[in-house]
Amino acid sequence: MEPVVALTNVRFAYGKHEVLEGVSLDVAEGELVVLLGPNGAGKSTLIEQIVGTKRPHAGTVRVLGADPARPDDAWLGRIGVVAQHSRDRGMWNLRMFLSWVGAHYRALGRDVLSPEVAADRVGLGDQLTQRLGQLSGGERRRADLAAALIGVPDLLVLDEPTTGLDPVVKAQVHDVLADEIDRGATIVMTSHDMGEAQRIAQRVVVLSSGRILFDGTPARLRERVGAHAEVTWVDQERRYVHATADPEAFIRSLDLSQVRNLEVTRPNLEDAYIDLLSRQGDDHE
Ligand SMILES: Nc1ncnc2c1ncn2[C@@H]1O[C@H](COP(=O)(O)OP(=O)(O)OP(=O)(O)O)[C@@H](O)[C@H]1O
Repeated sequence: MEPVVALTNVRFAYGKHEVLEGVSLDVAEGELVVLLGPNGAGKSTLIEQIVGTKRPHAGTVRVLGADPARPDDAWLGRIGVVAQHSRDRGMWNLRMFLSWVGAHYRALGRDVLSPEVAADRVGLGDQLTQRLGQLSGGERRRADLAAALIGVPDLLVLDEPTTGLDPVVKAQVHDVLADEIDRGATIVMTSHDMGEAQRIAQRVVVLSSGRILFDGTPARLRERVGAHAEVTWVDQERRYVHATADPEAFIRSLDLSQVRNLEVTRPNLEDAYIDLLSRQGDDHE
């Protein structure tokens, strides 16, 4: 089956500034891919290639079987987008905004969610009469996500959809994204939140200086780190720390009748990500 997103050797520059230096990436139907990378790595530029608002200077981009820079109506109806920055329509209330977006999708031949249902899904069901300009930053972000969901798209392309959300709301948005995957959608999103990537990504792609440094599961990225697990414990009021590649074996060697507050801390995705970027240049995947 053709991938939903297929980038082959994509290059893009702003003037002389090369931002994408030969990026190849396939995303299969039903995948949730989180694009990670430092500020300025080229993530948003890559997202713009996928949605067709920027065209590659070299290489090819195919999305949902077509060139996103030459979309037809059916194609436009199949994609839902959250851009990095919200378009300002401050005087509109949320219901007007979602009705307007819904009307666009309907005109493209889609069955659409009502503004009530879309707002409800992102926890803004009580805010339909609120002006966009009066929503908080996190609420405005969720309004954009509601708009992306309204046409029940096959592909969601989300640039930092959870930036600025509090942890509880963020977890609710993760549930929404999981529901979207369950109904068969494909999701490509960017994030700076390693906990989020760890929780929801089937696959993480780390972009740095316009190249892909890593492409694989979060578990695989964690395994890359040579760093050991840390075992800490208290024995006769003294606290001990021991770094080991095999914490289970080490714990078996302790006299557990004497040990209190035993904890094992394994390297997390953030450790692995920082390690990957710090070794950039001498250890590409
Ligand atoms: N319109 C533009 N004109 C010139 N340079 C640009 C433009 N947009 C982005 N850039 C530059 O391209 C590079 C990549 O930007 P991009 O927004 O794709 O990065 P990003 O990975 O999304 O970063 P962030 O995590 O900060 O959002 C940056 O160096 C940025 O300054």
